Amino acid sequence: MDRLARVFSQQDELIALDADFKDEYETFKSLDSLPAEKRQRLQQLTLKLLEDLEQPHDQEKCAERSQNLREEGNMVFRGSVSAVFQDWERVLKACRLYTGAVFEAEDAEDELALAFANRGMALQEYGFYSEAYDDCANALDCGYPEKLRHKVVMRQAHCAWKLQQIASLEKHLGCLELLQLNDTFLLQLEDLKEKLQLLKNQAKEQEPQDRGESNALEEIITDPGQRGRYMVAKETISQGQIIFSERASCFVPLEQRLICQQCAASLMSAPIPCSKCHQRVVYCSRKCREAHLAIHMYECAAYRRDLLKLLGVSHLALRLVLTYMPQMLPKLQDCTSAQEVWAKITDMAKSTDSAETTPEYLQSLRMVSHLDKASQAELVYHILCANLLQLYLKEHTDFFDQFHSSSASTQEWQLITSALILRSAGQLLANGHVGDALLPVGLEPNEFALLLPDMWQRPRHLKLGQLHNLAHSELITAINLPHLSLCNHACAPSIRTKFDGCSAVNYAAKDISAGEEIFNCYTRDCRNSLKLHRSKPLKEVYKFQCSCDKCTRTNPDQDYLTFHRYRCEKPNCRQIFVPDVELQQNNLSWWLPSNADNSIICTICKERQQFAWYNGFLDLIENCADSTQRQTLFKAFDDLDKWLVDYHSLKRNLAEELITACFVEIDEGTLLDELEYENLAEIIRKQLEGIAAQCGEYSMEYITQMTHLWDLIALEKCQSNEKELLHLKGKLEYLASEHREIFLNYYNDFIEQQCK
Ligand SMILES: C[S@@+](CC[C@H](N)C(=O)[O-])C[C@H]1O[C@@H](n2cnc3c(N)ncnc32)[C@H](O)[C@@H]1O
Repeated sequence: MDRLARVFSQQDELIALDADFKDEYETFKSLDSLPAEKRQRLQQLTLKLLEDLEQPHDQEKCAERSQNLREEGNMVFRGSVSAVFQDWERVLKACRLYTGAVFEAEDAEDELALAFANRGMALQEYGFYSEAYDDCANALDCGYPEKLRHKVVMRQAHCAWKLQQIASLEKHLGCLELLQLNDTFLLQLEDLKEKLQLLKNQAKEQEPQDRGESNALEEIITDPGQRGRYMVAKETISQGQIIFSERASCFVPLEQRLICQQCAASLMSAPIPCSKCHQRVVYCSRKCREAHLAIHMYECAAYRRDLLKLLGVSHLALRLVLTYMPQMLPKLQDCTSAQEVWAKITDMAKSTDSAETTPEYLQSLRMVSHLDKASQAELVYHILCANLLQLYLKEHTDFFDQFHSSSASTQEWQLITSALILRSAGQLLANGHVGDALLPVGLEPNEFALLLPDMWQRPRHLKLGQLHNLAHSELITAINLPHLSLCNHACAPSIRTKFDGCSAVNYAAKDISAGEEIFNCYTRDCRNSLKLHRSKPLKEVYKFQCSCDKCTRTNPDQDYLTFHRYRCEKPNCRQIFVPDVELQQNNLSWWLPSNADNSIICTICKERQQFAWYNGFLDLIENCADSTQRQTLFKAFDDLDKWLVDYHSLKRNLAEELITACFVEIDEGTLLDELEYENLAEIIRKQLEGIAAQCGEYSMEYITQMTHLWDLIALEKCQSNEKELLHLKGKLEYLASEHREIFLNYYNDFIEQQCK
C-alpha cells in the first residue's frame, strides 16, 4: 500500500485539476493535454510501479513444496500416521494436504497433475464425487503420465456413475475400452458397464419445472428532484415475502478471501486455483473456471502482482468494464472518435425503458454518481486508480485487441476505458453493496471450510455439536446489484437482503402497502445507530440529508434508545432512565473498547452510574471453566435485569460473551450439569428475543446465535418442543443455499428425531 501511496502522491503533483469536474471523459481528456513531459512522467511512474510489483517465482521450489505436501498426504491417506485419526477424518485430512499440494505447485505442471490426481482419489473416497470428477479432468489436462491415465479415467467413470451422469459415464467407458487393461481393471470396467445399463433403464426425462408467470411486485418511479429514481410496491406485499431477486454478474471477493470468483461459493472442498497468479484466485469447479475465463484473462497478471487488493472500489469498477464492454461494443463499433463513443455511451445511459427488459450493463450505466461532489483528493485518487488500471490493461493484457475492427483508434479506446473505469468507480461508491456469508469461526485465509477434519462426519454433514462453529458471519463480496440500487434509503428499511453467492434475494422486512416506497438502508438502521452517526456517511458518501419518518420525528433516536435503558443504581432513585443523547452520544456503548469513558448519568437524579457489577461479570466469564463460577455467572446474568432494562444492548453483548465462553468449554470437553445446560439454553433464548427485537428474526445475527441452541438441542442437553423446533427450522429460508443444505442435514441428522 505504501508503494502505491508514494507513487500516487508523486503523480498527484503532476496533474492539476483546475476546472470543475465535468465528466469522466473530459477529466481524462484534460490529462491527455498535459505538457508532454508531465504526461510521460505520469505514465513512467505507473509503468515502474507495475514492474516493481512483479514477484519472483521459483518453479522448482514450488514443485518441491508441492511434492512434500503430496507425500505427506499420501502417508495420511494410506494410514501410516493414521492411528490418531478416525477413518473419515484421515481421508479429509489427506484432501486438505493434497489441496495444499495443488496450491503450492502453481505452474509446476507435473507436480500439479499428481496433486490433482491424488486429491481426486481422496475426494472420491470421502464422497465428494463432483469435485473428484473435476480433479481427474484437471490431472489429465496437466499432463498426468500416459501409462497411468487409465486409473484416472476409471475414477472419472466411477464418479460419473455416482453422479448419475449417463453421457459422461458412457464417454469414459468408451475411452477405457480402447485401452489395454489388466484383469482387475477389466472387471471394474464390466461392473461399470452394467451400472450404466441400469442407469439408462432408470432414466426418466426430468419434467420441466413450471415456475408460473412471475408478476413483478415492484416498479420504479422517477422523481425529478434529489431522490431521483425509487422503488414502490405495485401491490400489497406481506412481511417475509420475496419482493425481487437479482443475480450479479460483477462482484469481487473482499479482503482476499478465497471464494469462487465466478459464483461466490464460500464453502469449498476442492478449490481449483489459477496456477498462474500465485494462489490468489480460486474456483469451486471447472465449470466456474471456464465461465470466468473471459474476465480472468485480463485480471490474471494483476493478481500475479497483487495489484487489485490495493485498489478498493476500482477493482469492482474494472470488473464492470471488463464484463460490459463486449456487450456495449457492437453499439459503439462505428463511432470514429473517443468523443463520439463517449457521447453514444451517455445517450444510452439517458434513454429510458422498462426495468425488466433493460440489460444489466445499461442498468449499471444509469446508476447515479456523485464524483462531481467529491473532494479534490478523493477525485484524484480515483482518477489515478483508473489510469493505473487502463495502463495495466494496455501493457499486460490483450484487452485492447477487441477494438481492432472498430473505427476509433486504440489510443482513443484507452481514453474511453479510463473514463469508464472512473465512471463505474464513482457510481459504485454510491451504489455498490457488500455481501455476507457464514464461515467457520476463526477460518484461516488459506483454509477451506469443507476440509476441516474436526467439523465434518461426511460430505456436508457436520459432526454432532459443531453447528455453532460454522456460524461466523463475514463480509465476503463487493457486489454490483443495479436493480437493488434503485431503492432509496430510509433508516427503517422495508427490505432484508439475503446474499446467496452472487445472488441477492430481497424479502419484505414488514408489510408494505400498494404504492408505498420500498426502502433499503445504506447504514446501520435506526434500531442499531444514532441519527447523528448515520447522517455523516449519508452526507459524505451518498450526498443527501435523510428526511425519513424516523429522522424527522420529535425523538429521532427513540428506537435506538429502547436498547439503552437503565435502572438507576442509586438506592433512593432506582428509576428507569434513558441517557441524554446530546451529552452522551459518544459513550452510549461505554463497554466497547473504543469508548473509554463510561460516565452514564441518570437523567432523573443526576448520579453517575458506577457499573461495579460489570467487571465482576467479565471476571466470571473469564473463569467459566470452573463449575461454581459458571453457576454464579448464570445467576449474575439474571441479575443484569436489576440495572439493564428489557433488551438492553449490553445484555445482548454480555450474553454473547457468556455463550461463546461456555461453548469453548463444551468444545474442549467440559461437561456441564443438567441445570447448567438448561440455564445456558434459557440465556440463548433470551438472547434470541433481544436480537429479534433489535435486528429482526431474519437477520444474520439471529441465525448465527440460533446455532448454539440447535447444538444444545441436538446434543439433547436441553428440552425443546415441536413448536420451537419448527420455528427454528423456518429460519433456514434466510440462509444461502450452500449453507441451507448443511443446516438442513444437521436438522435431519440430529434434531428432527426429537420432534417425534
Ligand atoms: C443507490 S442510489 C438510489 C437510487 C437513486 N435514487 C437513483 O436515481 O438512481 C443512492 C442515491 O440516491 C439518492 N437517495 C437515496 N435515498 C435518498 C433519500 N432518502 N433522500 C434523498 N436522496 C436519496 C442519493 O443521491 C443517493 O446517493
